[in-house]
Amino acid sequence: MLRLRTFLQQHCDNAELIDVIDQLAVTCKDIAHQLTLGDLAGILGSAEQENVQGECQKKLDVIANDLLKDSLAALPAVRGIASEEEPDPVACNENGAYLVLFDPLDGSSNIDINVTVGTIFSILAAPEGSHGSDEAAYLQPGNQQVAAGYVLYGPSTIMMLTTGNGVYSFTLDTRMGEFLLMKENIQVPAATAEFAINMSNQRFWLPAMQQYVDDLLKGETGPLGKRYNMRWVAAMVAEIHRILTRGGIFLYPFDNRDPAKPGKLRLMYEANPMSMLMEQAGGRCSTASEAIMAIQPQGIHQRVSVVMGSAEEVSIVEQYHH
Ligand SMILES: O=P(O)(O)OC[C@H]1O[C@](O)(COP(=O)(O)O)[C@@H](O)[C@@H]1O
Ligand SMILES: [Mg+2]
Ligand SMILES: [Mg+2]
Repeated sequence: MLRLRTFLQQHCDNAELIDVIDQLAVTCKDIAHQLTLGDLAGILGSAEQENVQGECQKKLDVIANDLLKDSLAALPAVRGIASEEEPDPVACNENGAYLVLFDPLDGSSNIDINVTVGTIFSILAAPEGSHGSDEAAYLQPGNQQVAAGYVLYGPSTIMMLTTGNGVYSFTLDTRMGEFLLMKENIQVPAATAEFAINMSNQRFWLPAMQQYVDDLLKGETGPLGKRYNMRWVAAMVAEIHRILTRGGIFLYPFDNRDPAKPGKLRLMYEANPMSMLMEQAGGRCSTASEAIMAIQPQGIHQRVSVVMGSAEEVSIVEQYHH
């Protein structure tokens, strides 16, 4: 079985990009190890502080962020990083070719209950002459990503990766400490009857989204004409992994619970990298009215409405919004 680094050497002609992806994998092995130890390593619970988005940080949010920040900063190929847990971008190496954006620990509310979490990453080319602490350098639409992926920490640790040429999965063999290639050119089925949405927010959505979900719940007797199943893991990485494995639709639409936060998920280090994976696997991604990866970002922590997964189902949601 092919090791990640060997795979990268065969599929990617840029040595610096290989270094960045390899370093992400090495650090995520560390995070996976911390998660395996859990309570034994004293990593559970709250860090008793808030991040820039006003969300309470878990100890592991901070630990994972520091591991990724420190290891990437040490790499000559990285000009700067931006993270969910850092208020501003952090400059790394002046001559680095890449900017790395990440959600160090996705699904934070799952940490303390020993349920799946993940790390999401997006890699952009550093614009010529830009500085790693300059937010404007990062504000590139998702369709300019050089590579994107996630690492899922579940019963096994899995990296899903795209460098713009299909989607590949690697499983961490903990006996040898290597990610090994398991699946190539992953494809998402075009049709589905499985959805994932936090139903408790229904009354806060736009009327079109409420109507779609009402119709979907009517099953085979409703206008959509089929019986749907529902799943909600409360970690985007796990939902997207399920969809990349067997199809489905994931929705975290805009809502009016809190006018300051019309959407929950972040464009640059959650929605964009997941969109690149999904589109590379033949799925579709949308805000319900426009393509996520075409959005010109205004800020690194910008939030966005997310509808992604099996192509036909995403198109149905868009039709409700037209
Ligand atoms: O609290 P809810 O509505 O279940 O939200 C779950 C969503 O929030 C997130 O956990 C947000 O990510 P973070 O844990 O990185 O803040 C998503 O992974 C997930 O889809
Ligand atoms: Mg997240
Ligand atoms: Mg997070």
